[in-house]
Amino acid sequence: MAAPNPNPNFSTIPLLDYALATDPAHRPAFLHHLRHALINVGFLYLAHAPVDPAPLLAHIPRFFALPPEEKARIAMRRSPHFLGYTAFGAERTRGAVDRREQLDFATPHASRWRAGDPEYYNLWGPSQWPGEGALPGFREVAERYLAEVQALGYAFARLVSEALGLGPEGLDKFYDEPELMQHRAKIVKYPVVEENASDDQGVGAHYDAGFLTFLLQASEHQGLQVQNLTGDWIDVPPIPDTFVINIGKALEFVTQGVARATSHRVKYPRGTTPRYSVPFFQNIGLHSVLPDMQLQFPEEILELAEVRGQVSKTDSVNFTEFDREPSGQVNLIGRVKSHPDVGQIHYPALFAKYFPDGLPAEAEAY
Ligand SMILES: O=C(O)CCC(=O)C(=O)O
Ligand SMILES: [Fe+2]
Repeated sequence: MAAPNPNPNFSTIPLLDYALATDPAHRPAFLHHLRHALINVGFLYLAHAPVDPAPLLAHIPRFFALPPEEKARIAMRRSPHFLGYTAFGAERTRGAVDRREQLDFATPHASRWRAGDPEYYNLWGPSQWPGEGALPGFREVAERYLAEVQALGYAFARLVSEALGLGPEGLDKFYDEPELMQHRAKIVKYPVVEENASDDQGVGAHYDAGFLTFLLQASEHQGLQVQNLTGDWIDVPPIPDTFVINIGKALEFVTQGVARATSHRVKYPRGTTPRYSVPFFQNIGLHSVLPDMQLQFPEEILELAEVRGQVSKTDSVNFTEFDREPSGQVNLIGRVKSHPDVGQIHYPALFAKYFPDGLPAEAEAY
């Protein structure tokens, strides 16, 4: 592993080896590199994670090749939980249509909401799956993948906590009991566009909402980019057998910016084959009200954040409500903004608040 760059701005993304974290002789060096990645970059590659993505990788093209009517049967519009299939062009980020097709799924749960509960309890509920006859084994493979990344997520959060000088359990208070947690993942297809297409937004510049995102770049395409400390866009090319891990807005908020949420986007793939990816979004407890849960850091960590300094303005503006709303509500607002057609059906009051002029013909979110 290369030594951390003494200059905190970055032009490449650090690569960490998970095998070192579990080896007592190398663990301090691993934590040292992790600290640098968390404070100065907000993104990292992780090699040798204990997750086998191969079965899921094999199913991804098969899912997207299903007949449109099979995918429409499990449309996200049918789900108050924002789980299910989103057709090409139906999602929005920062006022522009995202040119991708996707299936959102989550930790298996029954619907949680009961009369009188906060509306965001409704984020919990069953995922929608294609018929077993249409795509044998897919549900099992996707759920196993989710469970494996979920376990990695909890283990990795403890390393993050230790790297930030909080001890391994410093972030535990943000998670409810495992059976009261919901994490989300999706499989995404960015189809091929014509060489001369005018618009190249796969997904517009944004932050992720939760604590940590574990992204599997599931094809060989370059497309993901992150914004560095001076606001320049840096490529994050796929590296085989790695995850890309990034910090979400909730973790940035509770660390008062010591750990960075990094603005990122996906440029549309050129070429002859689609780009595939699988982001997994690790959430925190739905009730967490973050201003009441700020973390206190040792002096040496605060000094590192000071050396890094303030990050220049980025192109991303989403998830600004953590200063006043419980985490579940922040997530719900984000979902309504990026899937207004689903919000209009299931959350008419929130939809009216964020889309006072009705459903945007071509984008109005973020
Ligand atoms: O597809 C990717 O590589 C990243 C997608 C992403 O950033 C997201 O869905 O939040
Ligand atoms: Fe993202």
